[in-house]
Amino acid sequence: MSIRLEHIEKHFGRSQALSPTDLDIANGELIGLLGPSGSGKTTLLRIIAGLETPDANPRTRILFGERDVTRVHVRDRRIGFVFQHYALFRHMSVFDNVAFGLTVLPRRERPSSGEIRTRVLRLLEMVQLSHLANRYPAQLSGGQQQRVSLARALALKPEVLLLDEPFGALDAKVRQELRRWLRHLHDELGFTSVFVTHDQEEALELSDRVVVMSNGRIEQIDTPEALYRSPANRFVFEFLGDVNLLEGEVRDGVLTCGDAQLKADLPEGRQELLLRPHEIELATTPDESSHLPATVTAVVPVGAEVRVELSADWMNEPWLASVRHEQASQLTLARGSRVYARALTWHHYPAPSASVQPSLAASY
Ligand SMILES: Nc1ncnc2c1ncn2[C@@H]1O[C@H](COP(=O)(O)OP(=O)(O)OP(=O)(O)O)[C@@H](O)[C@H]1O
Repeated sequence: MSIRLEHIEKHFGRSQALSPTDLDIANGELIGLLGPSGSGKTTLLRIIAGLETPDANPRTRILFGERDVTRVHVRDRRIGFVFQHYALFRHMSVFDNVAFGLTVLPRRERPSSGEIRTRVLRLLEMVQLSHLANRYPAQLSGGQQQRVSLARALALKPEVLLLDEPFGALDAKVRQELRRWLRHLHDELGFTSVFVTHDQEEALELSDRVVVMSNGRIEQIDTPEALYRSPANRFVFEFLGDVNLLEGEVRDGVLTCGDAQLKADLPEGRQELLLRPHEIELATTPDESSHLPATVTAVVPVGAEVRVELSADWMNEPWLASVRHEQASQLTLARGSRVYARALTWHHYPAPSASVQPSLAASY
């Protein structure tokens, strides 16, 4: 089921939660709505669901496939929901929770009890909870409860599955596992999914395309790879990962800040550069394009890499470099080590002004 949103705007009283927004979601896509708190993600999701009404405007339309559902009640939109807080019925077993939506269907749509049983058992098998069918929600872990929520949402064979921070209340390992679940079920059952998250990693890992939002606006819609490679503006760049800032005066193609210098072919005057932690190399000497002396303040091994925190008078905030383990041990990095950061690459976005559109921002 494809979804098309045209001119969706929403005010709560006088405050605007969503600027007029258009969005096209293809049949079978898994879309992540990503943005900081208050950026309008949940409002957009609730409008797709029919739980919230967009501002009245003749141009506003919500289409599910060819069907105009702008004024269709939530109950008739054929949507499955999963929310952050499991909202399972506490007095019902896992089996009955999953079966619930089917058992309350009007008689002529309701499958026979045999069919309901088969469908529920199949769903429990898919989320690998068959052995817990007779348990009650309070007897399950958070991750298991959320799997029951998923199975329950899928019982009615929705064409659209909407998830609001579905894994938000769970710990990192369980979140990781549930992401795989969701991706797997989504691909196997072929529905269209939209989920809300403020977790960049989750959005990038799970989505076919990510919709990045801020202040009630869509900043960029792209595949995770394209988003990370070519952020449309500085907001997206900063929101998608750790960033180190270097602010200084550019003269004759060199940016200077205290005793830091970096070759930068930019207009003369005050400029700010951004570098990701993996775009910095550490060395015992400067190189011809950068002179960025710093002191190591922390060395933290994280998985396949080592995160090194750096400080220097020329930095406003400490920098973070991620280096390979071999490099860290070659340089015998420890707190207090003196090193030179080398910029492998950097990014620059012109300061926003009325004359500069975000899409024109340059990234080198
Ligand atoms: N029912 C409401 N009444 C008044 N204002 C609301 C209501 N719901 C949302 N808002 C406001 O609309 C804006 C967008 O909220 P929304 O919940 O969509 O953001 P969000 O990106 O989902 O944030 P979070 O990640 O914190 O849930 C916020 O400024 C919020 O305070």
